[in-house]
Amino acid sequence: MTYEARGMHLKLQGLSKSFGTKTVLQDIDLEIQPGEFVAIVGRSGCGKSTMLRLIAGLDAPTGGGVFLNDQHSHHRINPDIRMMFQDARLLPWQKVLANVELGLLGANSKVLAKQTALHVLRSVGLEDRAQEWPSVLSGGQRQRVALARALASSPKLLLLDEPLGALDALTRIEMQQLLEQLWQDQGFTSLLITHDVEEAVVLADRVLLIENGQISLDLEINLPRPRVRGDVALAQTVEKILQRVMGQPEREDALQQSLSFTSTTV
Ligand SMILES: Nc1ncnc2c1ncn2[C@@H]1O[C@H](COP(=O)(O)OP(=O)(O)OP(=O)(O)O)[C@@H](O)[C@H]1O
Repeated sequence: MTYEARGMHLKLQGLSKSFGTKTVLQDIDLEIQPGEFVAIVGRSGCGKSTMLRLIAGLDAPTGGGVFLNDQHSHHRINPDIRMMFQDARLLPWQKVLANVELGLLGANSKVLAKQTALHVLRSVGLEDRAQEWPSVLSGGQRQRVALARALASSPKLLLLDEPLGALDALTRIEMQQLLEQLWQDQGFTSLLITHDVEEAVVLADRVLLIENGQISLDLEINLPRPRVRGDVALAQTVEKILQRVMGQPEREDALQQSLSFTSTTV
C-alpha cells in the first residue's frame, strides 16, 4: 500500500515492554489510519508514555514491533515524527524564532528555515513575539512555541504526551481549539495522552483506554465537530469512559450519574 495522505499510518504488532520483571505493555495490537486523531487515557503508571516512547523510537520494545507506513521502525528516530511534552522544553538562551527554527535543523536554506518558522509562529498566533526570550512568555505561549517547533517540519505523526496538562482551564481550551484547527489544516496523524477524559472526547476520533498493559477500550467518537462542551451526547461519552476507568459498570442513566464526578480528570 502507498500512503499519499499527509498523515502517517501507524501499526503496533504484538508490542510489549518490560522493565526487568515488570511488564508494562503486553502484546498490543493497534492500527491508526493516516490523519486520525487518537487519544490515550488510563490511570497513572499504566504505560501511556512508554507506548509513545516506543512509537517515537526513543526506547526499544521487548517484544513485537512498530510499523510506520508499513515499514518496521527498528526503534529508530523518524524525522516525520515530532513529540510534545507537558513542559515546553525551549532553550532559554535562544529567542522564540530560533527555538522554532530548531524544528528545522538540517534545512538546506537558512532563509527558507526562517520564513517557515515565522509562518508557523503566525499559525499559532505568536509571530509578533519572534524576537523575545522564552522567559518573558506565559506557560500557554511557551506551549504554543513548542507546538510551532513541532509542526515546523510538517511532521506526519505528532505525539503529544499530556502537552496541555499544566495549563489553566481557559488557556487549555484555547490550545485544544488551536491543536484541532492545525490538525484539520495539516492532516497529520495525532496521538494524544491526556488525563482529561473530556479533552480526549472533544478532540479525538478514537479514545483508547490502557489497563493492565493492554488496550481495554477502543471507542470511536462519532460526534460532529466542532464539539461543544456541555453537549448531552458528549457528556454521556465522557461518563461512559470515566466509568470504565473507575472500574464501574456502565449505567443506563449515564448523564444524571455524570454529576457524581466533579472532574473529568483521571
Ligand atoms: N526506564 C524505566 N525503568 C523502569 N521502569 C520504568 C521506566 N519507564 C517507565 N517505567 C515504569 O513503567 C510504568 C509505566 O510508566 P509510564 O510513564 O509509561 O506510565 P504513564 O501511564 O505514562 O503514567 P503517568 O500518567 O503517571 O505519566 C511505571 O510503573 C513506571 O515506573
